[in-house]
Amino acid sequence: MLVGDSGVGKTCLLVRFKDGAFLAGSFISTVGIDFRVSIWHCLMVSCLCPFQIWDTAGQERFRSVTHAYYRDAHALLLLYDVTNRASFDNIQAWLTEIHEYAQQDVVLMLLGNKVDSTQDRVVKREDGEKLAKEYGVPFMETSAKSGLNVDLAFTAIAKELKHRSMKLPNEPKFKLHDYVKKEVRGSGCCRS
Ligand SMILES: Nc1nc2c(ncn2[C@@H]2O[C@H](COP(=O)(O)OP(=O)(O)OP(=O)(O)O)[C@@H](O)[C@H]2O)c(=O)[nH]1
Repeated sequence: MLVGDSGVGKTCLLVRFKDGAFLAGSFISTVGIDFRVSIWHCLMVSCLCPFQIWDTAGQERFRSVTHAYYRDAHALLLLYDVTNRASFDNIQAWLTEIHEYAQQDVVLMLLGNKVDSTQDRVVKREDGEKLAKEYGVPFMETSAKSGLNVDLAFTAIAKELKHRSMKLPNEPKFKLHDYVKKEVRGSGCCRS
């Protein structure tokens, strides 16, 4: 499930991942909850694993709708917008909600989106890293516009969920915190 303030780029991140495209132009806010990707068969984790990816509305007025879905989520991608300080400052409030409504062992990842907007950036990478460290969550910076680290973020989550579900005693433990270090840093150029 994708969560975070309205306008941080949740829908665009999902569309970039699913269709390899960027939704440029006017911003249409998600209403309530959206099944934009119903089933994703992830081949990148060496098996056909079906995943449902849910897009949620960031607007406050839909919060009670999204709360109802938290407890069924196995993983949450929590986004802020690096060009919007308030969206970063609200991360603590989002984490409080997550602790209140989500499963205790939910897989959580913090993403700082829109890193392509270098001129407008107001949240430094170090600020994101510091906050993520404080809460013990893996962290990456992404761009739905350029595609930077988008596949990596979803694959990391898929690998973690697959590892948890298989519970193979002899398989080396998948380390999500280490995997996200594959992240490409910088604004990145557009994916073909
Ligand atoms: N430059 C840039 N703009 C982005 C990026 N991701 C999203 N946007 C823009 O940000 C605006 C909001 O994007 P959405 O994906 O609709 O935001 P959302 O988080 O789904 O918003 P809600 O549905 O209201 O919760 C749109 O105008 C997008 O074009 C990005 O990575 N870079």
